[in-house]
Amino acid sequence: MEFYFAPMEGITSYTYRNLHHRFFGGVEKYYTPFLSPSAENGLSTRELKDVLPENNGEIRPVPQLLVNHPEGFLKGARLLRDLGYREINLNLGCPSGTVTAKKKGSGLLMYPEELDALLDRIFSDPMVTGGEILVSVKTRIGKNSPEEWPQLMEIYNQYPIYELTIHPRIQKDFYKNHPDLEVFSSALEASKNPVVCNGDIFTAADYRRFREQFPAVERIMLGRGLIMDPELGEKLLKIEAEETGMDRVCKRTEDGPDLARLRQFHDALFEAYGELMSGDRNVLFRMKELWAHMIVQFPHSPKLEKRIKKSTRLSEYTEAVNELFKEAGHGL
Ligand SMILES: Cc1cc2nc3c(=O)[nH]c(=O)nc-3n(C[C@H](O)[C@H](O)[C@H](O)COP(=O)(O)O)c2cc1C
Repeated sequence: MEFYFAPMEGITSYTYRNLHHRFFGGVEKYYTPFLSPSAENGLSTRELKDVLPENNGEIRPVPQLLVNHPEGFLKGARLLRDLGYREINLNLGCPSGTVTAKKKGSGLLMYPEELDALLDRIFSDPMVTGGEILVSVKTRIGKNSPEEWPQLMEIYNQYPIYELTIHPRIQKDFYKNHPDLEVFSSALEASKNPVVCNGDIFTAADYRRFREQFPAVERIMLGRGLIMDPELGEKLLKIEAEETGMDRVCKRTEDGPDLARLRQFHDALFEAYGELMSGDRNVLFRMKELWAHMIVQFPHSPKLEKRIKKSTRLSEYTEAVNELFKEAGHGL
């Protein structure tokens, strides 16, 4: 099994990816949050920063593009190819209203003919037919109804998609309800391209359940689960190693959260954001976004949670985090 780190706008920029890779193992590939290249100008300065090789250390992430026209995709892809990237991911899953209104992300799923035309143009470009870049796709199973899926599957099957990541929800779900495993099961059977599964694998127990149901799946993309528990990839690899007898490099193999390491990771992120961003507000905004997920690893403490959420100064924030770690048993 291979585990991929999902693209997460506002969280998994290069600073987060590099530090996750430094402190934790278990992740085969990292995806960048979506980049929206324009046909005229390519990537913005901020977007370029996220993919510049010098900012990505030893990781070569997979850049993800969010477009509704082939020119933007190809312009971005050329630029990324010249920076040394080989795989490029197309976002057909983003559920945000402002994105879907522009027929981007999962908004394009409602227009099968336009989607087909976009893929046709991308997959007939010499850069793709000549194998200079590999195009993967990340998709939801429909815009308004899972009944849209069979037609979408037919379209995807016409193209040599390097990997098809399926998040089996429709746009209207956002992150509510449950992944539709019936549709996922049919997709797994029907897809001519390799499938990556994505959605709601947050713990080792979720993984075991999923694997029992879908033993043929070889690749899983993890999003919120890895933000909640950055060790999740290692834990799942450990299950694999136990069950298959194959050992892969794990930076840590004992059970239970490694609070000391989580603290070091947190502090390194906090420091890096402090150096990169201007103003406490921006740093705190980033850190609070993380805590919205990471908090589940800590003993339930609504008071401390609130103090983190409400902090407006770095010192207030740090004090609350210190207490949270202390309550969890770190530093005692
Ligand atoms: C805060 C946040 C930001 C996200 N940003 C992106 C993104 O930039 N591109 C994308 O394809 N999906 C994005 N997603 C969706 C995730 O990649 C993933 O598909 C989703 O969280 C479901 O997987 P999970 O249940 O493992 O978290 C985002 C999700 C969240 C919660």
